[in-house]
Amino acid sequence: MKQWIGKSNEFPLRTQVTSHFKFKMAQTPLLSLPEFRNVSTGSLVVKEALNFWGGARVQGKDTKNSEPVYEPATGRVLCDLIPCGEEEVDQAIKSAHSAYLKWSKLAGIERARILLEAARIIRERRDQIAILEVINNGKSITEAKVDIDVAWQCIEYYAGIAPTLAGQHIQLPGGSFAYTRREPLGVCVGIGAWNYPFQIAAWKSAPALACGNAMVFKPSPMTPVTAVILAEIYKEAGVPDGLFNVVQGAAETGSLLCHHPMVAKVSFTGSVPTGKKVMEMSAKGVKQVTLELGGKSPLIIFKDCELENAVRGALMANFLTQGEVCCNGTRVFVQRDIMKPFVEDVVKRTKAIAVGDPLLDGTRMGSLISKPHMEKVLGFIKQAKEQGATVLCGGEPFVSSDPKLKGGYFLSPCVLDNCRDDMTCVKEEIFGPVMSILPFDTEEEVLQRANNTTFGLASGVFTRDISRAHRVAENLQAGTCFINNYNVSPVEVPFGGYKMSGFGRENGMVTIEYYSQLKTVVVEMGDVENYF
Ligand SMILES: NC(=O)C1=CN([C@@H]2O[C@H](COP(=O)(O)OP(=O)(O)OC[C@H]3O[C@@H](n4cnc5c(N)ncnc54)[C@H](O)[C@@H]3O)[C@@H](O)[C@H]2O)C=CC1
Ligand SMILES: C[N+](C)(C)CCCC(=O)O
Repeated sequence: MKQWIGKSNEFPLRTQVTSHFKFKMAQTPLLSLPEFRNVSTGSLVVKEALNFWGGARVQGKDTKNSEPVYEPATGRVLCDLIPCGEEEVDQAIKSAHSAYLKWSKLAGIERARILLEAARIIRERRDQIAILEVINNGKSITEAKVDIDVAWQCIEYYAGIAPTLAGQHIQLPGGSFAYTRREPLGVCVGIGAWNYPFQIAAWKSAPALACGNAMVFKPSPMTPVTAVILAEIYKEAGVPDGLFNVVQGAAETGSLLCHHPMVAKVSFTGSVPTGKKVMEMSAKGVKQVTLELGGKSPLIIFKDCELENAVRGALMANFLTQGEVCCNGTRVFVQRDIMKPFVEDVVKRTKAIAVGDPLLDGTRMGSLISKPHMEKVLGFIKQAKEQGATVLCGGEPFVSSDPKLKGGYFLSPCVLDNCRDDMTCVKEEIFGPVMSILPFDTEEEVLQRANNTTFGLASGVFTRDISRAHRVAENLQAGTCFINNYNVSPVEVPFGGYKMSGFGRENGMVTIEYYSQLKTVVVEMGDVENYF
């Protein structure tokens, strides 16, 4: 199957509209998901336009600057990325602004109804979207299905919050009073990374739209394919044309978005250096910013832990999405007394991870995002060895016996022992399947070492001692601490960083604060007191 095929009218619309709601509902499904019965790794070519504004896909104009996008599992060209220039970015933002003027006037319950419909459609088409995500990103289908589930859950969650958004009433002397209105910000920009392409688009758009904003989203140029599917689903669910738009491109397009005067807020996921630039650019226009940046998170395993769960937790902390996860617990501190059994079990289980064709159900680890990224990860492993670390397993290019995967960017998951805090592999974010194991003796010592980093995205602790668990959680300088688990992130709980891992939060109730503003209305019931 080499072409996109439009879908038949398989999913009837269920959204009921109230009399207040005047937008035209889409009558035909717009989702151009391919027929997936025969799709296998190495067989899809995406030819459709990948931008979306004004309620439709828009073909990029600047074809002379187009770049190939690769299918990571095969190294084959999947599609062309045509970056949006100034005029196109401007069109997308203006389209968002006109939709914002209508959408922001709806009651929360009306927005909720449409968002719930979007969540329902995603749930229904989860498997197809997941396949597309796998083909573009390289992660295993098992994980991609979870990612898409998290995406619709996020939209469902914020749909639930939309009708509850409200201000406060404050009594003042003499019968006067004030009230606050929780209002949207306007046009918000989302800039995404390549590791969770669809999920990041949902994490940013769901709270934005629930609060009454519009969004222009720019996916990573390496994973341009699924954000536009989300745009089509929102449209099909009934949002006004222009409410959620997608512009493709890299740094230049991203910078046009950050500088645009009609943009009120930028929510960014990616690396620290780019995050700083986004903040600088946004500062020029006094735009609000949420930064979800990288990490080098500690996972602390005490000798009184339930060992098997701690080992499972360490694998979850390191090997999801080929290790390309910002909150991964890549510094695994193990209390010296249990080092031997821990290492034995971790290595045994790591060796058993099935690497290969990411679309096969039995595969647990797919391919890294790109060849240069794979080489960068291999460079970290080489340097670790030079600095004295021991490779206990993996850390080499994985060559599949399947000929179609020969050009893929596979790496066997790697466990490094004999690590020290001053090694590069322990200090820097590798963003690959590489776990560094570090021994420790006391709680005090490990806390000091765990916090000795400029990052602060996440952390974890395994122990059966309840007091210790909460004491360690209190003292770790990170936006999240997992106790006796790792990398679970239900949409109901806030996610975000301390220190150089960023600020602002995604998910949870608190994110409403980052996509809305309070207006105070002061009402005088008496005479004006005049000083003049
Ligand atoms: N926190 C996280 O989840 C992620 C962290 N990273 C880290 O970043 C490293 C590099 O990955 P990249 O994809 O190159 O990350 P990046 O930070 O360069 O890119 C992230 C997003 O920002 C956009 N962008 C780049 N330059 C920009 C600019 N000047 N203005 C506005 N937008 C801009 C990119 O096109 C992309 O959409 C990874 O190796 C990893 O360490 C990468 C992906 C996700
Ligand atoms: C889904 N989760 C928690 C494993 C990772 C999400 C953060 C990221 O974008 O890397």
